[in-house]
Amino acid sequence: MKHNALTLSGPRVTEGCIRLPGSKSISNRALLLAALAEGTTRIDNLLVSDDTHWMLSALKQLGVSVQQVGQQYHVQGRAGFFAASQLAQVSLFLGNAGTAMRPLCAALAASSGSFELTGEPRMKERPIGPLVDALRELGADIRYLEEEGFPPLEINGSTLLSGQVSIDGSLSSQYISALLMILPLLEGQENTRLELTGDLVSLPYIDITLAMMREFGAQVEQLDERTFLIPPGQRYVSPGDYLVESDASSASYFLAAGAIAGQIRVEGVGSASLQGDKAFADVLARMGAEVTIEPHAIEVQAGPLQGGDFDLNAIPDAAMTIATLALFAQGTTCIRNIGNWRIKETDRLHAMATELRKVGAGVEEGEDWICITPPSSLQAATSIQHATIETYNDHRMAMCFALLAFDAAGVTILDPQCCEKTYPAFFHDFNQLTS
Ligand SMILES: O=C(O)C1=C[C@@H](OP(=O)(O)O)[C@@H](O)[C@H](O)C1
Ligand SMILES: C=C(OP(=O)(O)O)C(=O)O
Repeated sequence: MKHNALTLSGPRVTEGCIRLPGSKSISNRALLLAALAEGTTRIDNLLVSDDTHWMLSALKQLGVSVQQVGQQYHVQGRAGFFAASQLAQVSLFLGNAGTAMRPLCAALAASSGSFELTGEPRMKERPIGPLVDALRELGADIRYLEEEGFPPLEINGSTLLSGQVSIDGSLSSQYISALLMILPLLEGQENTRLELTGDLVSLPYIDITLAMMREFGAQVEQLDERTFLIPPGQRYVSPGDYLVESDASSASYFLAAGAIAGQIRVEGVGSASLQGDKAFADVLARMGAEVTIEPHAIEVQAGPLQGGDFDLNAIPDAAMTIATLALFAQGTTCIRNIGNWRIKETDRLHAMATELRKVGAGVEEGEDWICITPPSSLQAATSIQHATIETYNDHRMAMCFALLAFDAAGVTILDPQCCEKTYPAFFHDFNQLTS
């Protein structure tokens, strides 16, 4: 456990404009699709962070040529799945990047060669069984090396054939995205018919996947929310230049800052964005902030904030920012339908409840919900207390607790560099925009 700490003094105000780094979700999808595609893709605004580092280094180990040319990353596509030497196993370390582990598991199951996929200790506690089960339905040879249902995995790549396949989407949408991305490249005579089972979660991320598959030239038909039809024998084709949108989850910290204490404009994400987390701005508006949404920018101005009751299943990452924003709203804020917070970087429901209590908030926590009441709404004239916040190696815990800099108490954040998972310059940018 690292013990560096960063103290943010308060109270602060914020004013300004920021163009955020690239979306993690789009960056890792763009890298993989570019690697599988015919032709060279020149990617602009690729996120440079731990999660994209693990995808990039894995692709390079798999023989993909990626060159940095100025601000762009040039990925030379393979026009199909990967082909590793049959002589030696390729061992890939993927940190704690769900968006590297799940898609690479699927792509390598259909490639040739033998692979081991592993990661940080927490990655070994994050389930992958539903994806492995679906890939096995298609004929994949995948073995659990430690605990059944979890990484590390041994994958012996083989030709997977198109056909009928179903997948449980009740724990993570990433399994579905991972599977979808390989289906157009399968060989076979019949269309693949993919059925989603279970109570689906994080649905907007599946829309990102579908949109990007189409941007790379694939044909995929969605018959209804749970059924997809994908013709086999397709190729991804590089779109040439690919611009990664700014990260809408990263935007949530700055938009929330504007809602509490000033005025903020974020550029590179807006109503035209592929990312479901743009809907965070709608939650701010419902809580009382003044929000203007343009196709490629969002502006927020502070207003008196009111708590509320929100189902945030569609935006699980940005939902964490609502939990700390609740400290600045009148009354109680409940966030519901977020059960899969428990299987992300840490058990986020438990971590959030524990740390919010340290500043004096009233917190109730259920299996898939959390309700937060700020100290002043619990008892008049009671204020937020300064606390030292444990971040549990979870970048979003570090970033969303930065909002306490808008209270006179300020905050001390342990291990702030865990934000490198998706936003290495976060505290630098936060300090630039606040005073
Ligand atoms: O597909 C993606 O890029 C992601 C999907 C979401 O995960 P779940 O589907 O597991 O909720 C999200 O939390 C994660 O940060 C990125
Ligand atoms: C859940 C997250 O990451 P991952 O892609 O590793 O699932 C996240 O970034 O909040």
